[in-house]
Amino acid sequence: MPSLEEELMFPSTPGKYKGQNRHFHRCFASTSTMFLWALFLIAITASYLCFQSFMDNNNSTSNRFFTGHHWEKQVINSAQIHQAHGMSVLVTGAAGFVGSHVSLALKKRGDGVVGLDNFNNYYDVSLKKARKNLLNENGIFIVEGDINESKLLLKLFDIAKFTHVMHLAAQAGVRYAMENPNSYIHSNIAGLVTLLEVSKNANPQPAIVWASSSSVYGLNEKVPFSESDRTDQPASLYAATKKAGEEITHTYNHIYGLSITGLRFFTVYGPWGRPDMAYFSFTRNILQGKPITIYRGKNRVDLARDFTYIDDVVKGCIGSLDTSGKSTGSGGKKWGPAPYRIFNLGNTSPVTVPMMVGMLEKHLKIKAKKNFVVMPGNGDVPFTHANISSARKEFGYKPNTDLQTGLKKFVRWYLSYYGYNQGKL
Ligand SMILES: O=C(O)[C@H]1O[C@H](OP(=O)(O)OP(=O)(O)OC[C@H]2O[C@@H](n3ccc(=O)[nH]c3=O)[C@H](O)[C@@H]2O)[C@H](O)[C@@H](O)[C@@H]1O
Repeated sequence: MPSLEEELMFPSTPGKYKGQNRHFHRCFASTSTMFLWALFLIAITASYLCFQSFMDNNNSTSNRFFTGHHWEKQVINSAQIHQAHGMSVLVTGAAGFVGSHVSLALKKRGDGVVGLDNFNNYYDVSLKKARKNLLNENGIFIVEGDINESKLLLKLFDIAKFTHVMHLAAQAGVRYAMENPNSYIHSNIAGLVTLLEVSKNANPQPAIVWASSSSVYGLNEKVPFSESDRTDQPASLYAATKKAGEEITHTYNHIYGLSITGLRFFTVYGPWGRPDMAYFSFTRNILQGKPITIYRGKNRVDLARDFTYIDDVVKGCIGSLDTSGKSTGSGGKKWGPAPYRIFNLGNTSPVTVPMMVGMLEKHLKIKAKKNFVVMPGNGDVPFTHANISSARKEFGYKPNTDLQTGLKKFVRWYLSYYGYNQGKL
């Protein structure tokens, strides 16, 4: 058996060091002293890091929720329903793009809304904070926390009897999944399960509406995409986690009677949008005079998306909440079948990426510097196109903003938020 020192000195290929054994013994005394010092330093650093993380966890826990009467009052007030037959909704991802818009729309019509968001730094946190401020000004309280924190979720369900959960917290972005795959598992799988576990135990159980994605259609070629089409060829880990979410929610519907509605969003865009998305980052680059990269498919075919304006998606989310039906379980048992639904929320008129850029150029009155490159193998799909007849039939979903109009509104917001010069930062 080699000693610990030997193992550490020759970790990978012992044979490589054969000739150096004598030298090693000569140096052993001084080396072993250095080694012991190194071990000592490592131990000290490790203890310090453990202590720090323990303190961080404790602090974040106490800061975020067990903060007493005032905190509970804020949650209760925010969850309060102010209209007849209204609902009380926990919106996860409330400081996100879709989450902030849906929260405001619900509050406006008198529903109770409590937001939850972990304010992660996937993109500019200051934009999330600005959305939070907007929600606060409108009487919506946002709790800072992660959907993986079951204690926090239990506490929230304990003090506010949510009738619905609008679950929009997720790790978004198709291509980022290659850089940080675990963040998708953390939020889109583990976080989802934590939320479902708490929801199924809540009394009463809430109905759940959550964000799936058009990306579940993966490499399908039949268009437009219908909910009954196959979804077993995801092109990215992101898509795979959304597909997994659809299966996971199905089991909670089947076993515990949770009412579930999955919404397949199609490239949602608009004011207060996500800076990681193409229309947003292109706008920034065009204003800064920087080049933009436009992906192209095989044989120089342009990529196309069924870009869907945020206000239309918000109407779809609210229509889904209104028609979600009740969960049928309690105490971990199901007392009857509960609704399980999946809807496309798209626009039904795909536009190519170069055409989208042309619209931005028009609204910004600046010509873009375009670099066309072959679409890298990074999870992208060549096109998306929604069939929305199910959502139309079920709750009258009817998108009415075309891309030209929607981008005009986005550009107006962008310039008012960042200013012409802010783009140069
Ligand atoms: O519909 C969906 O389900 C998904 O829509 C978007 O994903 P994506 O359609 O890829 O949106 P963008 O990242 O804004 O890309 C739009 C188009 O621009 C293209 N693109 C993107 C980035 C770039 O630098 N160049 C470029 O040509 C992409 O290939 C794509 O065709 C969102 O980012 C996902 O979170 C969402 O789930």
